[in-house]
Amino acid sequence: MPASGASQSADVVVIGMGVGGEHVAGRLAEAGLEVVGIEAELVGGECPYWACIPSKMMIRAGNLLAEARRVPGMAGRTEVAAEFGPVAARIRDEATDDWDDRAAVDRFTGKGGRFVRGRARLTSRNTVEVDGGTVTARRGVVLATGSRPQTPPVPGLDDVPYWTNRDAVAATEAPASLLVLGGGTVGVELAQAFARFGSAVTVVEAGDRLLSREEPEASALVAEALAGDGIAVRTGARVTGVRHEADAFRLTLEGGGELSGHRLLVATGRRPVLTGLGLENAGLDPEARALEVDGRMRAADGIWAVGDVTGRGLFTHVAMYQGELAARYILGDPAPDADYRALPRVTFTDPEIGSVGLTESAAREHGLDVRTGLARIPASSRGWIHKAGNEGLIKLVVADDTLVGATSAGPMGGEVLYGLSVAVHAEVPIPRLRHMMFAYPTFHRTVEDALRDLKPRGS
Ligand SMILES: Cc1cc2nc3c(=O)[nH]c(=O)nc-3n(C[C@H](O)[C@H](O)[C@H](O)COP(=O)(O)OP(=O)(O)OC[C@H]3O[C@@H](n4cnc5c(N)ncnc54)[C@H](O)[C@@H]3O)c2cc1C
Ligand SMILES: NC(=O)c1ccc[n+]([C@@H]2O[C@H](COP(=O)([O-])OP(=O)(O)OC[C@H]3O[C@@H](n4cnc5c(N)ncnc54)[C@H](O)[C@@H]3O)[C@@H](O)[C@H]2O)c1
Repeated sequence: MPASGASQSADVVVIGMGVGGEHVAGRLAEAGLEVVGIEAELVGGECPYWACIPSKMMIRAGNLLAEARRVPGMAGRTEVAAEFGPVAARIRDEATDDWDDRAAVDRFTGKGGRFVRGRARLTSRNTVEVDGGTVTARRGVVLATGSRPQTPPVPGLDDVPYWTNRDAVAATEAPASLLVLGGGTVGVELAQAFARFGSAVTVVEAGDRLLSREEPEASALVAEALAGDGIAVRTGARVTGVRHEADAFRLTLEGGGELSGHRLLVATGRRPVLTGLGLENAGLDPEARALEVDGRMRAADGIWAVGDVTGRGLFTHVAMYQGELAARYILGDPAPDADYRALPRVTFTDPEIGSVGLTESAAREHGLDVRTGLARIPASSRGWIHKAGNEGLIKLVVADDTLVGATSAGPMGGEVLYGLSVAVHAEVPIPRLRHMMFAYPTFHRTVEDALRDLKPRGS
């Protein structure tokens, strides 16, 4: 690595080495290009250190406790004594290496990449300033700066030591009580995980339901599941003020009433990171909500963007998919344009909420002539056998006799989603799906019941 202040050049400069940037940079370096990868914090970004992986470790542990609590009445007796220590240790030692990215940096440099730690900024379309030096990009620059938590303008919030996802996954113990502001993906996943370790959790959601981007039937299922874990859910709740006193957070609600908790997790959405990047020096709009890209991930001539910064989905699999496409275009290896029709999403609550493509209401907003079919997991043979913890459903959204969207909620709902994702992606006609065999007795066999429930055309 050149010394601070030095000038250097490379084929490609990647700004932001989260999952998206790391993927492009690694692929290009492996292909023999000279690549400079620049990261202000940790190579790997949010997902391995503060998001997907540690949160899923907490969820896995919480689900083990929930399964153990389901033993009575099904298989004998259990005594469950939840301990958060092993989860915190696993996150520190196995997931994050105590928030040390040496292995990730070595992985990149091992592929031939040059790594610079620092906060980069474009000074023109092909020059990047970092750590007092300049890097000139011969082929192009990839922007992969991710997203950061978006906090709502609630009076007092800026003055209190609230948690974001970063503090939540780095916790060494489950708080006695936890207020969660926001009932989206982050809110419901972490609320359930902490509740299973004994925290008294309240979720405060401004909208009229949890997981508002999912089907209403899925929102209802999650609300019931959280209630089953003893979580208080307040939907349609507006917080008008926050205070922190005597080691407790207090939220004032519109219309009266107050909620208090030892910790406050703010999970009210994320925003692409565009400020301070010098976008104006490259002819791009620094005030935009997200970086607009074409199907080949180009934001401008010689500038590509991938991951959360593009505002498309905010998922690791989207960042990697876009990263792969950007790498192929940069390498001159033709690939189809990005296709988001079959974008899959999984909220890792218990039951898991998997979904792909359009929801019923989104399909109607697109002007499609929509038919739906719905079947419940407990009514299926496998659901009935499974018994405790069998809540779930399959919902199909069909237009023009093709599946355009689906929800698979239930035990392993995210895994069951796979077949439905293939059907949306490959535009499998409904008569062909109906002619398929579904193994007995599986959870995915409920897809057949949902196909049977599809309303006839024009009804
Ligand atoms: C709690 C939580 C759980 C999640 N769970 C899942 C999940 O289960 N599955 C899933 O698919 N997604 C999940 N996500 C979303 C996932 O984490 C993101 O979609 C993913 O991390 C996006 O990757 P990225 O590379 O675009 O951005 P990031 O991971 O945010 O990486 C961007 C990087 O750019 C760096 N950077 C920014 N500006 C500069 C600069 N000027 N110079 C140098 N470096 C810079 C940052 O330091 C950062 O490391 C979760 C998110 C959260 C918050
Ligand atoms: N399993 C996964 O794949 C996974 C897990 C976590 C996060 N993510 C990604 O991270 C993104 C961000 O997650 P998130 O949960 O922070 O955002 P989100 O957009 O999913 O949900 C935010 C919620 O906060 C609510 N809200 C906003 N302002 C509020 C206020 N003042 N008071 C009360 N509620 C308020 C919104 O109505 C919304 O329901 C997700 O969109 C997702 O793409 C993915």
